[in-house]
Amino acid sequence: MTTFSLNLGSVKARHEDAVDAPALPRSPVQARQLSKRFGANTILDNLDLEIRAGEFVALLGRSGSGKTTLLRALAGLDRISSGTLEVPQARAAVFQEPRLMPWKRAWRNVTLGLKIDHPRQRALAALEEVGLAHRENAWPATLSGGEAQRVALARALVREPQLLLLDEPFAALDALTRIRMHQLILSLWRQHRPSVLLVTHDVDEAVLLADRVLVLEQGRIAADIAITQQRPRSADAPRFQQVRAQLLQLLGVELDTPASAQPETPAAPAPIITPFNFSNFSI
Ligand SMILES: Nc1ncnc2c1ncn2[C@@H]1O[C@H](COP(=O)(O)OP(=O)(O)OP(=O)(O)O)[C@@H](O)[C@H]1O
Repeated sequence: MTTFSLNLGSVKARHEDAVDAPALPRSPVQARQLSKRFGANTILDNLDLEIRAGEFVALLGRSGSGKTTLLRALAGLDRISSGTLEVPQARAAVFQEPRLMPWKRAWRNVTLGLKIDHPRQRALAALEEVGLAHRENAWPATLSGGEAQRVALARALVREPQLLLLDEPFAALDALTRIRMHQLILSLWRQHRPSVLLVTHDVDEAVLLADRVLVLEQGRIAADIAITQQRPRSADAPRFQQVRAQLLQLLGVELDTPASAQPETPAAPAPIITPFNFSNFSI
């Protein structure tokens, strides 16, 4: 049997016996029949999820559908009620708010809680990756929202995560900063290749960034859409808009058709969209 373990870009193979056929690497994130209940409320209901090594997955869902609950379970912040969950040890999370300690300078926030050699150099290297080496000694209160979020990203990077969990990390940023953060996150992902789970409300963000977009509904993954369009992606591309419209429909958002585009003759009945039909759908 051949087994692989991935450690940030370096794949180590261990051959236990001589077999010619290559084995597929085991997905680092595997949830089977995962349930999470809060009292009598079942939020995640026998959910199955797999995220492959180096895969960028976005998770959409209506408000209250359980996205953060799932992310917190993957982060090890909350216990699951039942089922099985496999996640890499090396994982890190970035949330909507940067959660920096105000009494620690930027670089100390980056290595907070880590017992490593040369913490300052390590922090500086991570800050450099997010373009903030010059702010290593800054107090959090003096950072802009985007800078604070980049420090939070550096704090995640310094942990060399195999799984990077992002819970709406761009939601509180202005539109321009958000675009820059999208570029930054893609470039860091390309360089380090962690598996990523990005929770977002923003359908465009999901389709722009991810390899696969999942929709969470009634405690389960109701749609799983592969996005094969090459990056950088354009939101103007017809295929992008097609997937965007489908995702919005799955999320219960009705798009108004412009009056000029309304057909004069009665339209054919709209196709019934069954979420599971989207499995392996790709643009
Ligand atoms: N610690 C908790 N105790 C009780 N109920 C909780 C707890 N955490 C979350 N919930 C409930 O679980 C449900 C899902 O919450 P969650 O935050 O995961 O949803 P979400 O999809 O991330 O929502 P949003 O998009 O609004 O952030 C909600 O009904 C919420 O009230």
